[in-house]
Formats: sequence, C-alpha cells, structure tokens
Amino acid sequence: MENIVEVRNVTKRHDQFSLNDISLDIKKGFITGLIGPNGAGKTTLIQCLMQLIHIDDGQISLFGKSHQEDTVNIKERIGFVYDENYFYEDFTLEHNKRIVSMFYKQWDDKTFYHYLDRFKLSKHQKVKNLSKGMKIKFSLTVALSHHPQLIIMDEPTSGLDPIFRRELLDILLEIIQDENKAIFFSTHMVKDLEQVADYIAFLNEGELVFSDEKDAIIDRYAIVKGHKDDLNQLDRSSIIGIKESSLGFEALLLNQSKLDDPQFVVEKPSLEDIMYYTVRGKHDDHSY
Ligand SMILES: Nc1ncnc2c1ncn2[C@@H]1O[C@H](COP(=O)(O)OP(=O)(O)OP(=O)(O)O)[C@@H](O)[C@H]1O
Repeated sequence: MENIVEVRNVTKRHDQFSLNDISLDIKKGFITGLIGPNGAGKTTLIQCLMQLIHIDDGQISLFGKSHQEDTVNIKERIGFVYDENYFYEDFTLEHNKRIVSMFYKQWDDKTFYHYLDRFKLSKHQKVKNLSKGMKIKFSLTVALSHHPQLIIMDEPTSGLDPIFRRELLDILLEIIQDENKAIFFSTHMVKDLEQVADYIAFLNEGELVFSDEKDAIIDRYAIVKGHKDDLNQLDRSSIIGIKESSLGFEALLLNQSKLDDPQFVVEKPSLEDIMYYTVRGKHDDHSY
C-alpha cells in the first residue's frame, strides 16, 4: 500500500504549544481522518503539511518529495480546503475562478461549473456575500476543479448544515473510488468521520495518540459498565478513562480476554467514546 504522505518525527513549537514528534502516513486509495479536541494541534499539523508554517524538526514527504525539493508540483497536486477564506472578497466567484485557475495546469472548467451547480452557487455572487457554509462549498469547488490527487481539508464540515454534510461525505466516497487519490481531513464530526474514514489519526495536546486503521483501533478498546463494587476487579493499568457515579461506572479499557466476566457489560466503543475517555483520563472521577 503506497503512502502519498509520510510524516516522520515532526515537531513544531509555538510559544505555549508544541506538536511533538509526530509520525503518520496518508495512504493512497483511502480516507484518513484527523481528530482531537480543541487546541490539540490539528490545524498546526495541516499547516505543516501545506508548508504554511515551517517545522522545527523531522521530515514531511508528499508524493515522495519534500516541499524544499518540489513545492510547486506538490501544491498543484493537492486540493486544499481551509477554514480561512483565501479568495478575493469583492470579486465574484467567476472572477475568483479566473485568477485561481491560472495556477493549475490541470484546471477543468467543466468540473468547476458542475460543482457550482451541484452546490447551488451562482458564479455572479461576490465572495463577501456568501454565507460561511457557501464559502466552504466554493472552496471545495475550487479544490476539486484541478483534479487533485490528494485532498486536504481542515474542518470542512464546520458551518455546514446536516444535509450538505451528508452530501459532502457522499462526494468524498465518490472521489475515493479512484484509488490513485487520497483524502485527509480534520473534523469534530467524529460520527460523520466514522462512516467514511478508513484510517484515523488522533491528536491530543500535541501528541499523536494513534494513527491506524479504523477497525483495528475500535477492536483495541472496549467500553465496560458495571457496579462500583466490582471496579477493583478490573486491571487498573488497562483503564484509559472512567466515569463513576454513586452506584456504577463506565470505563474505556484496552481490550482483553478477562472482560468476559458476567458482572460487566462489555460494548464496542465508538470513535467518540475513544476520544472522550482518552481526553478525560482516569484521574478525573466526575459523577454523572
Ligand atoms: N501562530 C501561532 N502562534 C502561537 N500559538 C499558536 C499559533 N497557532 C496555533 N497556536 C496554538 O497551538 C495550539 C494548537 O492549535 P491548533 O489550531 O493547531 O489546534 P486544533 O486542534 O486545530 O484546534 P481546534 O479544534 O480548536 O481548531 C493552540 O494552543 C493554539 O493557541
């Protein structure tokens, strides 16, 4: 399986935050989702991938090359959807298209008008008059119109209504039918991601918790519920996070055979459970 992107031991330091020693791959033919709580470093990592900021340590290769070697070609092969508006606000969508299309050898007007129509955007509208969701749709239209091999999106679902969110997921699944392509995107919509992603990378406080195949991640953990009196029968070292009440508890554990015990209810976790309990941890025993 070929890696379109390889991130190796990347560190980026901001004043009060650092992204620490991150290594992950983005694989050809698959959708990789990037999750993590607010401030975890998702945007920072994406900015490093796009060389919008410089890394302090480590290496990033895209299509087998670093930005230093071939950044123009790399950027031409990426469709980038970013949460900051980088279009000319006072110009119409058509005018913006004329400008942006000059930067791409593979620009395709037919695809551009196809998505404008599909997203119900008018080429005569000015960018400044678009709603937040419409701006994301326009950004996506531009990103898809130069036939990128890799699509990188930072929070593309923020500001989108649930109907369009579903449509966006369908579009991503359509794109990934072409097994030469890869999609990497960050989102807080973990449930949406769970429906479409093949691989998941999880950042927390600048550290990579895991980056792996979705099903393998879910198999690695279990949600266990039980009576408080039985809590001491669990191996504390396998508990990732726990929520206790006066009577019972619910915990995320590393999956293990000992969990067959009938006094516990054992369930498969969702990605959201894994994220929630990992961030919450086991020292924070709030009641529910
Ligand atoms: N240019 C900068 N200078 C200093 N600190 C920064 C800069 N950019 C980001 N940070 C800090 O880095 C941390 C990670 O921010 P980042 O935007 O990468 O997180 P995120 O996971 O994308 O969060 P969110 O889900 O809220 O968008 C935050 O503490 C933020 O304040």
